Amino acid sequence: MDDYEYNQHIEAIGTNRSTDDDSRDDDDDYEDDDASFDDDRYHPEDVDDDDDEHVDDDNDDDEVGVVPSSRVGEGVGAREIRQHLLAIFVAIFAAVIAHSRMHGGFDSWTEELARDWSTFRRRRRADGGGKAGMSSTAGSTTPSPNHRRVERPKYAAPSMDAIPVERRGMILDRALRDLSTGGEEEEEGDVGDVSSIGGGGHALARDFRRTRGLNFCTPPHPSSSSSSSSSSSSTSSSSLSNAVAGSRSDDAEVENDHNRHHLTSMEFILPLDPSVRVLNYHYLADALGIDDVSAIVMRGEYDGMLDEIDAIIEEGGIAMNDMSTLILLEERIESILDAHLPPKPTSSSSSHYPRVGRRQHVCLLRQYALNCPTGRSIRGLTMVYDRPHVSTYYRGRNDDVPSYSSLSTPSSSSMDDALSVISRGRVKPNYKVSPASLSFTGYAAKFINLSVNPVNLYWDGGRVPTGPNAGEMRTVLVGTIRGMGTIGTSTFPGHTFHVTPTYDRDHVLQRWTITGDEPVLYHDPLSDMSAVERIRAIDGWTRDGKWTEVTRFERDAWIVDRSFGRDYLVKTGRAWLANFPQPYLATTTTTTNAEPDRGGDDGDGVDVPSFSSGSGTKAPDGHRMHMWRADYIGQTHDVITSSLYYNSLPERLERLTGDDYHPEVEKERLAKMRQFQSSSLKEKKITGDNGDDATMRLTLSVLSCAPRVLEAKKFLSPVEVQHLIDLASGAKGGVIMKRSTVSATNVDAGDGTGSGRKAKGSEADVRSSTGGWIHREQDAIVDTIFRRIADLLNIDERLMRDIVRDRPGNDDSGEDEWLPTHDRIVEAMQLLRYKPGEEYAPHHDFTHPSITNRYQPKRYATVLLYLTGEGDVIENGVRRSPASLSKKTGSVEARKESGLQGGETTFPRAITTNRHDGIKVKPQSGNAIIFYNVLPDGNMDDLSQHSGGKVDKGVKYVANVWVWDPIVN
Ligand SMILES: O=C(O)CCC(=O)C(=O)O
Ligand SMILES: [Fe+2]
Repeated sequence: MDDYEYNQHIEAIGTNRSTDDDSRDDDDDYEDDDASFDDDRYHPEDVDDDDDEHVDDDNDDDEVGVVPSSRVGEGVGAREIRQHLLAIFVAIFAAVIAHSRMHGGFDSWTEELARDWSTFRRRRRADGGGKAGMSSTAGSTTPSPNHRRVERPKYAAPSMDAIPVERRGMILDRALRDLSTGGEEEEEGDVGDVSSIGGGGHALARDFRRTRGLNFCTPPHPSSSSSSSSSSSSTSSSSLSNAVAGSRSDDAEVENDHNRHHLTSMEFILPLDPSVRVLNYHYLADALGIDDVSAIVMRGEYDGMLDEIDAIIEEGGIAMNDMSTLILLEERIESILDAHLPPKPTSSSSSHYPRVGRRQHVCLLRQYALNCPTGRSIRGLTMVYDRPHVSTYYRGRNDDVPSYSSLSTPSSSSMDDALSVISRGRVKPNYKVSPASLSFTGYAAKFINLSVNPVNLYWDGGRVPTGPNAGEMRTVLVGTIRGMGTIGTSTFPGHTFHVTPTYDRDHVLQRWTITGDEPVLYHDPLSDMSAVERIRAIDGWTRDGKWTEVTRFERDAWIVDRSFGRDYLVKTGRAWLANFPQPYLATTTTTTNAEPDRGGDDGDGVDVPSFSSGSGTKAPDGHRMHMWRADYIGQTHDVITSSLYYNSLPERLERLTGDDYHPEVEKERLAKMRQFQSSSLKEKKITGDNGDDATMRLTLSVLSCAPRVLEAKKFLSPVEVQHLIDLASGAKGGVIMKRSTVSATNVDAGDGTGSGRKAKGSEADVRSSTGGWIHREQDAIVDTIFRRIADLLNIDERLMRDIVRDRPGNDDSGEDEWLPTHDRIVEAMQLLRYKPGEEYAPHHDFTHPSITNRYQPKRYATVLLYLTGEGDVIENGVRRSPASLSKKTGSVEARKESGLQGGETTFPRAITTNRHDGIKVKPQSGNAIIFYNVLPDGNMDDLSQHSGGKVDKGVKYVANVWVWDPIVN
């Protein structure tokens, strides 16, 4: 009996029983939660928790009621079935072992899940779902995809040796080129041409493709390859790319780009099935320009395509071991693609696909065709971030001498530290130093629900730290995770979490004790089941209408993601917290300003931004936003901005509307506002004739390399600071401050927004400040601050506002109309007020997008503006610095004492050679810091964890600005 027949049997068993246990509607509480991403964040780690409470895991229940495996098959024919099962399991087990020896890239768990899909596919075909020739009778002579595992032609697995040497070089060359260009060769003016933002929407965002940067044009089984992903060599470039590196002159630039971002190639191995299915959908989504991959899944493009490839294999006419037939195979794959895809791209979003994207798609399918009969895996290459060693964090420009000039104005404690470490001569670039051990042990955990049913995730809690219930244990709802969804939270080793059905608080489905090794946790009701139980469970889901093409795809996608995550972990030592596939930061920044960096020039002279306001020449970095380099502490970057300081207030400040952003109106407004602005804090307003063109320079200094934290002093003028405080305190109305609530931001709503349900805003003591939101359109001053922030991040400010579009049906008018959209990549500014005793304990700002979203939107950067600083006091709503107060009474020092104390922003996991408690940034009025929540390879940066320290005295005002990549939609 082959496994097809076996499945028929299983199906027969499966359909005989009911799985109603699960059929009641448990989605009730899904709808009524607020689905906007915003300030509701839950961070359970913050509640003091020194208990070791460990709840036994034995309590796990399967979500889907199934017959325990020991009882399966009792009754008529049971023995026969059991024998078959046994034989098949032995065979499969042997195959899995053999395979995992061969490939070793993923474990049997993944294999099993991959088999689930094969089973499903075969069953669906048996139900008449497949398009290719089908026979419902096992052993039929009719060629059928169902039989390919038994009736396939014998191929010799193509090895590199079989490929002529010249041809080999070509393949490798092409592989490297594809990889280097992020899977596509750019057309001139095509990428980063933000001038198209006006009428065309966010062209950049639309071009963002998850398959970018993946390379499947590798020899399917390069026998000579020694670069398995498990090799932990720090000469991280794989032999594949090294083999041809430098062979082309234009590669050198790309190579340089990769070096700049510390990107290195990584080979990964994925289970053939479901990865080809999942990736095929992604390529289709790219080709068709569809945002959410699940829309493609529903179109059912995939099955037909792979069936056609199956049919080619079935024909047996292709001898895979010679080059000409390989080319023939590719041609057939091309024609299949032609048949399924529109002949010409229908939108600008698909403009890249016909080029390298399509090439990669063909290579992927070729690997599928070649490996279907003989193997179970496919190979790919991508780039990953290779974090430089801590010994490189203390240095000057490309030489061994520490750059004192770059540290000439240290003031925050971290800068002092860096300076003192260097000046004591303890640390030299080539000196073997190791990172200081950290007293903080928290990190980001990600929970993935591989069930079709939503579950509630609870933290088992700690003791209530203060208040009337102090000392009591409590359980805290982190949030609801939709079926096949995900949620993230910060946590500590030893903490325990559990999930329950949404309708039954007391029914614990699974419980985890957190360890540092496994930050990504899966709730998979199928994982401990036998094959029979699984099929029954899935039958139950199907009957309930919950096991759809989309849920199936999502589950597969998580399985592929997990497999990739293992290779990533081995290669980089970091947990994979993003969703595979995930484009990485590629290509150099397009800049128009050739001003050199000052002081800590990073050596390449290209990291100099131009100001973008108005002219729109600045391009984000490839398809991802720009990230400043942070090679060493004290490194500086110059930022030129035309968004000058407001040194006095206009009499009237009005809310801006869409019309105010119309280019002409905007120009007029900006010119009018010049009379209140200056490039210096000393002068009240700009002087001279060329006020319109005036710019000013801000300096960003690196405070921390890992995570990347940079500081800009005097980012805001005192007038602007006071304006924001007025807004925050309600003195000017418009902003309603309320007690900050927290919940998991990191929730995947399943609608591709990355903004799903969360625990209902609980007034947790983890975040005790008061907050309010202030939109860019609040007034001209706030608008200016947003523009300055865009310059600070080196991104186009127009990405931060509503875009202009033709009003539908208004095409003939030739008039652009402003339409509100959700496309902007920035959230409203969040103002926070902390009073004594208030704090915000360590957390991450990043979010977890839906697995199906082609854009993977996330908060890539945080800009934190300090409104009050150390020693500042608020008198009748007015900020006063110790210096200004000391003019009236007492010394500055004495004055400091009575003002704001504490409230440092801390990055407790910053890698340094000397600090056990991370890097601390003292609030200083007008200063800003930026930090990146993601790494250049698109993964979340777990080290970006940070806290707002407890305020000991006085009032701390800060403002958060979160910027998304690539879009907020
Ligand atoms: O208050 C601070 O220093 C940090 C605030 C913060 O991290 C946040 O609101 O997300
Ligand atoms: Fe934060």
